Amino acid sequence: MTELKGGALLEARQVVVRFGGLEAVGGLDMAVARGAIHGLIGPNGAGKTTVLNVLTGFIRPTAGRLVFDGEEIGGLNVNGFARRGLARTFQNIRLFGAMTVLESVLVGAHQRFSASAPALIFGGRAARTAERAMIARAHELLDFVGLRHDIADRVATTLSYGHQRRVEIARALMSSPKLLLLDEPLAGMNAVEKQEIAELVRQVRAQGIAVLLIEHDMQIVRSLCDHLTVLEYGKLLADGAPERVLSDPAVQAAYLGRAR
Ligand SMILES: Nc1ncnc2c1ncn2[C@@H]1O[C@H](COP(=O)(O)OP(=O)(O)OP(=O)(O)O)[C@@H](O)[C@H]1O
Repeated sequence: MTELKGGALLEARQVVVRFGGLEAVGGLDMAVARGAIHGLIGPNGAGKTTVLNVLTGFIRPTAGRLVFDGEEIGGLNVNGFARRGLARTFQNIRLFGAMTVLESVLVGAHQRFSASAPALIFGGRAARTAERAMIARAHELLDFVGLRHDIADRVATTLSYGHQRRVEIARALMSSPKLLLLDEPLAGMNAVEKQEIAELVRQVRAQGIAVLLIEHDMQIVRSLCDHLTVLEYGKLLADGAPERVLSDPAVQAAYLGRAR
């Protein structure tokens, strides 16, 4: 593993994931630096989504350790990961059918800061003040991800695909994460939308939030990422600065004949 400039925010050590007889991740060491945009790349089936699932607590690894912000987090459940400051989006957008855009974003806050049950039941002034602050924050985030306020009351699943992605990113940001993990955020987008989302990711980094993203478009990866980790067959193939990694003959060979 190469030395990280900003110091490691998240470290995975010797992570193994087995699905029955298949070893999807085989002894992976990787680290995400504070404040960095980190690309996780590799051919189809290399284990990228599995790694992202491990790093967000959705899959418990068969073996290995996870250290986030100096703390061992491997034993926590998904909510524990969210409370520590890890938030994610999914390869296939997951917005709930009947929820409005605003409600969908607010879900992100509840994943991390659930108000105490008595406060919610008795609806105290503190709970109402907290709720108003959350709604104001959700509107701010809709603005931040480039969505107009007048769509806040629309049912989220009726929006265009690109806009639904932005809602998902706003929802993840609503939990005030230290690390945002995006599984193929540019999938299914045209060139203009890709550039817009790439710019949004840069703005997220500018807020001091590190980003780990899975992406297949090498032009975008090259221009967007500060650091790359390449997987092949669940193992680390290369790791380091994008220019160096992408010119590595082993990385080029891994992609040859397997382009999407
Ligand atoms: N829940 C599961 N049960 C069994 N096998 C799985 C499961 N999830 C993933 N796999 C297998 O693990 C391997 C890694 O899959 P993964 O989805 O992590 O790869 P990926 O690099 O994200 O691929 P892609 O680029 O196609 O999304 C594949 O062989 C896949 O079939």
